[in-house]
Amino acid sequence: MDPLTLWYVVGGLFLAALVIVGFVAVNRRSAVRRAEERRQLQAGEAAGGRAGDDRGDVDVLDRPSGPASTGTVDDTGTAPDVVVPELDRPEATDTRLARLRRRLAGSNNALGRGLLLLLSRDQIDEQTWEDFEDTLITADLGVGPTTELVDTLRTRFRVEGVADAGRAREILRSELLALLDPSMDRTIRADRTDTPAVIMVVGVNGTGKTTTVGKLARVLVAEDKDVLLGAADTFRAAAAEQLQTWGDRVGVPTVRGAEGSDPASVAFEAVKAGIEGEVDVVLIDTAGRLHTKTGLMDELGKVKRVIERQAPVGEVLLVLDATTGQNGLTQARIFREVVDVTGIVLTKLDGSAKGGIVVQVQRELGVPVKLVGLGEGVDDLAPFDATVFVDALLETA
Ligand SMILES: Nc1nc2c(ncn2[C@@H]2O[C@H](COP(=O)(O)OP(=O)(O)OP(=O)(O)O)[C@@H](O)[C@H]2O)c(=O)[nH]1
Repeated sequence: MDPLTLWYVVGGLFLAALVIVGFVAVNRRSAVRRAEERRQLQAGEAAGGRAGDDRGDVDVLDRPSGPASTGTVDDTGTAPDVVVPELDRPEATDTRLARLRRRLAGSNNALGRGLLLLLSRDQIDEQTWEDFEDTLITADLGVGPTTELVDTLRTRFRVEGVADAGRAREILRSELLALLDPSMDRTIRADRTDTPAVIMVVGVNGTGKTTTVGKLARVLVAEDKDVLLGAADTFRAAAAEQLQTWGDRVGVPTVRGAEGSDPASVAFEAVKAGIEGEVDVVLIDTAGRLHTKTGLMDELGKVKRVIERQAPVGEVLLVLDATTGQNGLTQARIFREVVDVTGIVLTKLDGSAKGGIVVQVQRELGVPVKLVGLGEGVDDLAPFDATVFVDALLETA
């Protein structure tokens, strides 16, 4: 090789070595920087989680407590394994509603069967009307609304000379809709004003309050709202834990108190944290209580009064288990007296043949059913829509 070529080769190799060394150095620096950023973020989260330490027995968790991370930067500059909590993405409103509509239609409930009975007969005789009445009562429509519906239908069928199933279906649809009163305002008051919107969730034991708060938080997060949870169920040991888990999954903080602590104080702290954090909505879960226990009902009134020292409670949602039928109605009357219920959440409608309770509750209390629980899945909560409900029943029929 002549000396000139040799110089070219050596020079080329030297340049290539320079490029490789530069590339490695830049990569190494950015790995260190990324690891440092992650370390600072984790330190911030840990500090946030301790923010409530000086608030007596109330713990304010500014950040969800996802899996702990142990990452530090090692001396090679390599980023350590960092476990970053992965947040759920709540189901979008339109797909959730379409899915739940199908579930409502698919549930083989007694009301649907009753309608089928009426629509499938060529000749509607006395026995048909009696069977129809029985199925409506079994579906918890209540004696009053059942008699009213049957009387109206009988008259209209006779006067209008209904001869085909299609027309019968139309009349049924309009009368069922009238029973459900589609004009009722069913919006959930979740819009922030000067203070966060405050929603309290109440009801007897095991109706699905905590689950509903968790599901509702997901609905609100899907609507881009900033949400904070208050675990004012200090009676059941696992309730606060359960609620916090719901919150953690969608990055929503939870304010909780020690077991057995004053629920009003936890609710107060939650709303205070919501005001300070300028969130949109504070959702307060309360302990299940029998409507017959006066002391516990008084306590619920106190929780609401204490919250209202800081912000109005715009919504009090009473959770009723659809499978408990008439008993739900008795509960509803008493809860309404104590806390001025603004909306009903009817849970477990998926496994229930008692959809008729919707009519009774609304009629007796003048309070709209606003939400329905249609399963144990995390996104199985839907706004109640009278038209969708009736169409789902008629689809089964
Ligand atoms: N199938 C079905 N199950 C539900 C629904 N909503 C709640 N549940 C179930 O009902 C059970 C009780 O729910 P919780 O949310 O713990 O009830 P709670 O009212 O908070 O209970 P307490 O705090 O003891 O009063 C749980 O197993 C829930 O999964 C629903 O819409 N459908």
